[in-house]
Amino acid sequence: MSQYKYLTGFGGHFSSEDERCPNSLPVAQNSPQQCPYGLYAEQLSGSAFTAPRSENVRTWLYRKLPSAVHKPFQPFSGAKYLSNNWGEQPPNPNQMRWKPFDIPARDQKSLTFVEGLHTVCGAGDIRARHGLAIHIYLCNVSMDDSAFYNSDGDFLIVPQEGILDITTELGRMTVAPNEICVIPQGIRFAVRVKSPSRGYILEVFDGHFCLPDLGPIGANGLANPRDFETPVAWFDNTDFKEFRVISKYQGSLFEAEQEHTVFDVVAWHGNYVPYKYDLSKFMVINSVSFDHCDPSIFTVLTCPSLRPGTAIADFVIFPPRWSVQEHTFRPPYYHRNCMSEFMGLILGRYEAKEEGFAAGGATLHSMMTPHGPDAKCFDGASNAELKPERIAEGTQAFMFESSLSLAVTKWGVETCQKLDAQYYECWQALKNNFKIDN
Ligand SMILES: O=C(O)Cc1cc(O)ccc1O
Ligand SMILES: [Fe+2]
Repeated sequence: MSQYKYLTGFGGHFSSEDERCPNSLPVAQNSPQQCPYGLYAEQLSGSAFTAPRSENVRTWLYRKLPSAVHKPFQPFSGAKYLSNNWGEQPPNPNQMRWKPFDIPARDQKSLTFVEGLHTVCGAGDIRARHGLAIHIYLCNVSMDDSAFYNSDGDFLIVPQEGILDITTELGRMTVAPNEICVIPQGIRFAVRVKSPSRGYILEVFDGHFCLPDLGPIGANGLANPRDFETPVAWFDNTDFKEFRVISKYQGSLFEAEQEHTVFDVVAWHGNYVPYKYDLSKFMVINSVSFDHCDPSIFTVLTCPSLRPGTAIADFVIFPPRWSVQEHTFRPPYYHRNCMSEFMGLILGRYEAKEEGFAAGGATLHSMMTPHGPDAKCFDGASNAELKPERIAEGTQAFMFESSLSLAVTKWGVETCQKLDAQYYECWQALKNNFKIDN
């Protein structure tokens, strides 16, 4: 896989030209009467035209043909387990844990990234542009001669197995396990894979992801803006007789034929862009005195709601770090939360669960569903010598935390056959240690 070039920064206004076409970007205006190289100008808006400047995002694309040149969309039935029907199953407040989701063998069932989208849970209403969905992707073949775009929201993609080679309208990027990428609403992309691949997707309908405010932390720390990478302009110069555009629109998939690739953008400028981020670059802040900090200290990206400080969804990681707190039970505390907590594991093991939560699997602790360390973890951490210790070495767990109450799909409960009915047992061995002198 070749090394692609990137522009660095978060939320900036970028300009990029494919190096084969110098001066392809119009100078000092967006819509010249004739664009350089005979290109068409097309604006891609990611916010209302009238959104405040701080939230206003759009990109100007200079391409061989406008996106409007395609045959009519028809229903596409390739992704059987993509869902936005939150009423498929009765509500279930239990702690849930899934064993690693199986990636089908290529000679048994070939699946592209789009065909391999399996929805686990979600909430809200796509048409009202409020809510989210959590999908698992399982794929083993590349999307050749086709591209996908999501009309419904942004995708935050978390690869767990296999490297994704993603071509977007704005250029190309590779995203490996322990890296993530965001493809905002409407941006067309195709995913190529060399090996069986699996990962998690957080889809948000409300708005775009942004960096969390840092408050008293100051001007630096957590995910630093300079570590985000956006592709440089690249166009595919192949002549296509048949190219397929797949659209997710109001939760359903559609396909349209056209005789040209969507990856024909020669130059672009703007602030509505896909980007990737290497999770090992996260600057970790934590307690250096006592007590366990809330996991919001590990927020990489957030999709805010209109309620201050309350996210549609936060993307939180649990990276390798030093643990130094004194006279403290160091693992996560027992808790009940008014938010929903969906967790996945990219690498290694998670500190609060010694067993059972495996890489490529997941857990869901729904609103007010009690959870915390398993019995083994409690005993170990209650009696451990509290010396400075590296924790989570070689590990990366993450959480999608949402203020919405999530419903699990039929695929998540039944079809995937990975729901672990024994999960509740991990707390059953916890003893009542209460002592009172009477
Ligand atoms: O439940 C979990 O494992 C996630 C989590 C971690 C933590 O350190 C504190 C609270 C929390 O919900
Ligand atoms: Fe939790």
